[in-house]
Amino acid sequence: MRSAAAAFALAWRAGPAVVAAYVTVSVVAGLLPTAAALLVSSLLDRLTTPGGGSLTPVALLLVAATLGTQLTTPASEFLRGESTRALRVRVQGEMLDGVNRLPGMRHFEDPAFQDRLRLAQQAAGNAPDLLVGSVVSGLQAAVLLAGFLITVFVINPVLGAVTVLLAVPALRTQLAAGRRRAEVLRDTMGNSRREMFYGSLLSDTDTLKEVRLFNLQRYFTDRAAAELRTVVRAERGTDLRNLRERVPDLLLGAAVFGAGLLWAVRAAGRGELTVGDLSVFVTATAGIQRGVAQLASTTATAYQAALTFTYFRTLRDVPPDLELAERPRPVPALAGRLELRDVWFRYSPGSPWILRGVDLSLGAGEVTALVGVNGTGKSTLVKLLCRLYEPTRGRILWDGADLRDFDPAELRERVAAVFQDYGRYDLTAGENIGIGRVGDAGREDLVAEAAAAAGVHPRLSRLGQGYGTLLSRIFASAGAAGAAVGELLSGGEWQRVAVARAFMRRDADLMILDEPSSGLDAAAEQEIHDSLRTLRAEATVLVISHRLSTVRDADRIVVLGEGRITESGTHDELIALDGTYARLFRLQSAGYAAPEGAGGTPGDGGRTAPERKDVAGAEAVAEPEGPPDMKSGAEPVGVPEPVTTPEPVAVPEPATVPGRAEGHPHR
Ligand SMILES: Nc1ncnc2c1ncn2[C@@H]1O[C@H](COP(=O)(O)OP(=O)(O)OP(=O)(O)O)[C@@H](O)[C@H]1O
Repeated sequence: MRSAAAAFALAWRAGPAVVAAYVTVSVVAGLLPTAAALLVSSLLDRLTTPGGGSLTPVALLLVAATLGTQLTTPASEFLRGESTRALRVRVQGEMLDGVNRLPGMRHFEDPAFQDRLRLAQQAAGNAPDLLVGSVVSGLQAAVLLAGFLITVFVINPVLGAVTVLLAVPALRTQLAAGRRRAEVLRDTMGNSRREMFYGSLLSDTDTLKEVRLFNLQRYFTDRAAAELRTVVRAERGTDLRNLRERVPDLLLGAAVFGAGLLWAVRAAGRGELTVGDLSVFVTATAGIQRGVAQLASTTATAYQAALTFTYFRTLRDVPPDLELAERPRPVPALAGRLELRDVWFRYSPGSPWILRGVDLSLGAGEVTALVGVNGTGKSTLVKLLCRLYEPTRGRILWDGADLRDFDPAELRERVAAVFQDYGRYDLTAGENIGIGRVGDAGREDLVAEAAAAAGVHPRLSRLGQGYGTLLSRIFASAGAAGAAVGELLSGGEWQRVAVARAFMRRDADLMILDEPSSGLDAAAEQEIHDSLRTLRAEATVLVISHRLSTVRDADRIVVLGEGRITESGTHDELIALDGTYARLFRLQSAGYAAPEGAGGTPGDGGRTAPERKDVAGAEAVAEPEGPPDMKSGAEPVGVPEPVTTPEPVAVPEPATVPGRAEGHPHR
């Protein structure tokens, strides 16, 4: 009921005039059949009764009622379409606002939330329209029923009462059917999502190469089919049950209709009913049957739509995934330090700790390099710095102010980042860069400057339509000659575009480059680092890299291991310390010294051929004792393993941070 009211309120806000007209036309359409039946009855009585009165006015009224019935149907269809269109625009806006309202990432990486989101999206697509449409049709059916019931009551109160009583179980059956259909939708949402996922793998350009190479077409097709079969089985079971439960109602209704008809014919034979009464009675009892069926089915649809609509409504009730300050402080330019104090983090209660008491201080204007083997939590730490997640415990201080006291969007305005899994947008080359600072997205000079700093300007200028070229094979934009336009970049070129996007924020206080080198050759990487310093010398920079040549010149190198900072210092200091960093460094030196044709070096174990060439070729020339690739070289020779995931009980508990109600690790 609340959902129906909410859907109506939504429809009303979307287009009050249309909804009012739709309801009015539907009510009139509901009244017209009764009016027509009564007019036919009156006409018959006048015809069969001597001196029964003038026929023409009644006939004219009957013509008007018939015309009205014919006109209300298309009018009501058009108005329903209009209200649907108005609703669609409104609901889409509310849906996207509901998603954008969540400032972090936690909900979006939770599969249960994803199921809910899909249900909400599905509900947003059709539930409000279904709900409004079925409620209005229900209203029309109720008006029609009321008219016919009154008529039958007048002629035979007993039959009228029996008909009403029979309508009750029929409605109940249909309500149960609607509820079951909504439940099936909810229970099979996971299967539907997986079905779509397996299906998309067969055509997604990111996966297509491997799907073809490994002959995975049948494998994924079978999986998609299995998921769909589960959904279909559940739907069929529900529909069969609904059908079984409906049959007795239908039989009972038909029996009452037959009995009523027999009684009416006999009563007319005895002269107790006029021919007009008989005609209106037959029309009314048949109309009641139709009306009950229509009311029951619209009620079922409305109920089902109302249940799915709750998913859309509850999306707005999802609590924000970040602790939002009531009165956020303005974010000042970073003048002193960005500090992590005893930061603990895990992705969800009960899952392993990723960070276990990280203390780290990034001095304003300094370049800090963060290194560590796979899975130690480097990218996770970046997410915390961008406030995409909140530390489970501990604090991150921006010149002494807790990040939680800031508005996340305002904080992010001061941060530029290239993520490891940066986005490749099916937009133009210019937009792909410009959206780094969306307000300046149309400034061609700034876009070209950022592209030049990232070393991709010459390449983008050479594209068919320069910066206006669509970087997509999924979407095609019609060119001047009507031809589809769309070009693709190489992996390294895409990476430069991502760096250029970050460079659009040339005034950012914090620049984060998470593995900026993975797709770049060594010279390009050096170029980007030089550009970064030229572009914004005073920025605080955090670089994460497995290619240690990138970090050698950093003001400070920090090693993350086992969820904590295990070493910190300059390159020379860490070499002198002779710890993990020094070991890795020596390891790579040995790797570079390995004889050619030895089937790879300890330092290039996991690299693809072109990358191996970069490291072993270009870097080796530039830097004879070239540093190792921590990603690949570290693991085979006793370098700390990626963060293991001990049972929660084995994890030392973090100290309580006074004054903060953070999620408790036990929870
Ligand atoms: N969204 C997530 N939900 C749950 N666990 C996650 C999520 N993202 C990362 N993890 C886990 O957190 C751990 C640290 O991941 P993270 O990406 O931070 O490591 P990393 O040090 O950046 O690794 P790499 O060097 O491979 O990039 C991994 O074990 C990973 O499985």
